[in-house]
Amino acid sequence: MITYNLLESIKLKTVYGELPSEITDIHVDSRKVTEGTMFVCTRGYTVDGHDFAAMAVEKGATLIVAEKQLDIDLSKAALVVVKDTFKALAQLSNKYYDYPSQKLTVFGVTGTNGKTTVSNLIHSILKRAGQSSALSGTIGFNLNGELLPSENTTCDNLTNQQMMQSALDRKIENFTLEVSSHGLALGRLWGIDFDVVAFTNLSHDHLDYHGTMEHYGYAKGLLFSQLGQDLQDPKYVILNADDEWYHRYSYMTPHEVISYGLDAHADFKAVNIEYFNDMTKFTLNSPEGSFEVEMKLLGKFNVYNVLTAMACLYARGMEISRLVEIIRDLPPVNGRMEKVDMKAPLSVYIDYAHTPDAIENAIQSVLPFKENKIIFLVGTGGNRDKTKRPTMAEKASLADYVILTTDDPRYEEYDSILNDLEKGMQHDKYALIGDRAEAVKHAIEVSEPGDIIIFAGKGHEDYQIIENTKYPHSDKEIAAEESKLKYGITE
Ligand SMILES: CC(=O)N[C@H]1[C@@H](OP(=O)(O)OP(=O)(O)OC[C@H]2O[C@@H](n3ccc(=O)[nH]c3=O)[C@H](O)[C@@H]2O)O[C@H](CO)[C@@H](O)[C@@H]1O[C@H](C)C(=O)N[C@@H](C)C(=O)N[C@H](CCC(=O)O)C(=O)O
Ligand SMILES: Nc1ncnc2c1ncn2[C@@H]1O[C@H](COP(=O)(O)OP(=O)(O)OP(=O)(O)O)[C@@H](O)[C@H]1O
Repeated sequence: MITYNLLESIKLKTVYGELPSEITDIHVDSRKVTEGTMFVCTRGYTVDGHDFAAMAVEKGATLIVAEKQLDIDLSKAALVVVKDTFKALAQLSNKYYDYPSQKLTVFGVTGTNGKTTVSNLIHSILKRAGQSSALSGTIGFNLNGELLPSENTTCDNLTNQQMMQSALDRKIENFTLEVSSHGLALGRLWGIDFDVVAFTNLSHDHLDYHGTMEHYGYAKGLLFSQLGQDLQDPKYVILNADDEWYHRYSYMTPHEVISYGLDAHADFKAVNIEYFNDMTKFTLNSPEGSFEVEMKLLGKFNVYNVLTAMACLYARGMEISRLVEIIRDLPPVNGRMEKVDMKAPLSVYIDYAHTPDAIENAIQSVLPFKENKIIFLVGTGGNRDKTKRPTMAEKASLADYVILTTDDPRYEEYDSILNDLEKGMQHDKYALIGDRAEAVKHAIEVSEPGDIIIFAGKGHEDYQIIENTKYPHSDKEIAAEESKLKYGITE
């Protein structure tokens, strides 16, 4: 691309050295830089991209964008100094890829819990309705079935633009993004022209980063306030009428709000809900009348998630009767209250609950069909929000027997994690086992026929991060092996 045209999008800038006439790509990671490209220096938490500018020049970058003057070889690369490289990156990457989000129908889903589930529901429904769809989130990128890994739930601005362009290259029409509060606070979504944005709920998480619930809530609100004022371009905001942030978020946007809920008055309202161990039924009162909905997803929280996805697709013109038909056959989302068959006389679920609210919801979702004990295994990550740990255990105490363990301990000692969790326990029927594999085995060992076991916290993940290394780990596989031994399963 012609460098002059690209840089036009930034007004205040100081140029050192001679600008190359063209650049062939944009990078933010010096390790990926190739000949004739632009390198934008962004500040991280652990490292600062500015420290890698010289390396980028060595690797062939001919244009460096930075927030300060740098000691680089100006005979090899020009330096452009701007006020804020995150904003510059948003401008440059959007312009470089020619604003791909404007050519796609873009859905964004934010909230403490339910982003992955709702995004996957939107994606799966679109696919079953015969449309092409891409998805970006915790589980990675899914470009109409082609899977690519991702580092974050919401990736950096450049990666987002690149993925949207890749979607367009594959003739994909729809793109759904899971939008994290970190992503919003760090401008990873700047320039993305969303068509429909949805909010699931707000509860305690990530306070290590946001400090207070107010700050956390306002970071999420950026998704709605940044939809813009252009009412010629209709956009829709899907909000949870039962959540206390509903009114504040409604107020942040001039665009039409479509509400959903179970308790408050809402456009999409579920009533007469019936819970079973392998399905859920409810009556949907909607703008197109009442419908009987059956789904394979379990629990009250998944009723919310399905309502959210329905409202998003209704906003883009899908008929509700068609949505009801498609939802009947959809499988549960990988690792989200996923019932797994251990061939043992147990009901075993794998879930991703790692916030107090999600833990409460996961346990409540099995209470309606409880016959014997509920065994709940829960862990939490090391070196992350520690304030939520006691409340996680407090909510886990709803189960008859609790096993407190770790998710990704990272650099934190088992005892440090377990001690924080233990403070919240409300009864004494629990075990503390730092090694997650041993904890999973213990859950099977203490089980009896008729018990329900929920393995929470790892969901779809097939690894554990210990220090900075990912080791293979599967709750499902360890539990299956242990069940064979305990219950004498031969096949
Ligand atoms: C704490 C945090 O947010 N860290 C994020 C941050 O990493 P970092 O601060 O270590 O710094 P860095 O980005 O590696 O380095 C800064 C710059 O130097 C560059 N660099 C670095 C090294 C090098 O050799 N050369 C080089 O050029 C990097 O490309 C980058 O541009 O920037 C990276 C690139 O964007 C992110 O992948 C990384 O997310 C880490 C993995 C992370 O765990 N983030 C969490 C807190 C997060 O963002 N979570 C949210 C929410 C998830 C949820 O809802 O549960 C998410 O959206 O994932
Ligand atoms: N709408 C909801 N309300 C409350 N809890 C929920 C909801 N949806 C899912 N959960 C719980 O949260 C867990 C994580 O769900 P999901 O992965 O969909 O959320 P998420 O917002 O994407 O989380 P993360 O960003 O951490 O991946 C589920 O396994 C379930 O226990």
